[in-house]
Amino acid sequence: MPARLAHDADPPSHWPISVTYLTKPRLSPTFPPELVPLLLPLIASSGPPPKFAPRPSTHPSGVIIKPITSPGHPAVGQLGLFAKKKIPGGELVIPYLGVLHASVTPFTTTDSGGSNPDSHSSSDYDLSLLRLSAVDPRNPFHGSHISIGVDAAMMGNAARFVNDFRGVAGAANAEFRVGRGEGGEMRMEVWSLKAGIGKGEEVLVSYGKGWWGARKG
Ligand SMILES: C[S@@+](CC[C@H](N)C(=O)[O-])C[C@H]1O[C@@H](n2cnc3c(N)ncnc32)[C@H](O)[C@@H]1O
Repeated sequence: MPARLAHDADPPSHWPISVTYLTKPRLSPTFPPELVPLLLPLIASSGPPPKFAPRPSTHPSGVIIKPITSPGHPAVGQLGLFAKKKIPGGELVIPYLGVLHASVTPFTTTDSGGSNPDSHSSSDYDLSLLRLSAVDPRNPFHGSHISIGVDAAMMGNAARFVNDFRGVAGAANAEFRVGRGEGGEMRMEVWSLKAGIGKGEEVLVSYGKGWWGARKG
């Protein structure tokens, strides 16, 4: 019998059996402790050191995970995220939860700064959260590039089912934005765009041309 996954809570319907359901972001076991303060709000130097203590966010009532059955949809047979009721423009639709991971890449004079040996770089569920150059004063690893991402491939919430608009609709109705959870931690979020999202419509973002360019055969 397969081992039960350590879900944070009961997953919403259509949740895949092999993915752990999260209500809070998790730090990868290899996340360097020196980088944790970068995820937290700045505090007065006299105050206690900030802690990574995200608060749970439950599945929003306004969205539902659904199998894509329309034969014309480029992700037919997969899952998508849909609005259960009209979502006005400029609203937080859902936080994007996953595993927070970091890569620290030594900068050399022959390095353009673009290399990323991170094992998450091939994940289709990985979003970049923060990048710091080797000379950024906030960078505790001077001489190395820092890249922090959130990967929902193995663990996440319903935001991992947001598809790209290409081939589905004329434009995106939502976007990824950097925000903060109630515990103050930096996180990625899905926000509705100005026109809002109609009842029953699929929540669609743009993954960006770079995302698709990196996946062309
Ligand atoms: C973050 S996942 C989105 C959720 C995915 N549909 C699922 O069921 O897990 C990204 C993957 O969804 C699919 N996808 C999303 N938008 C697409 C689009 N516009 N055209 C084709 N495939 C798409 C691709 O397989 C892509 O690798």
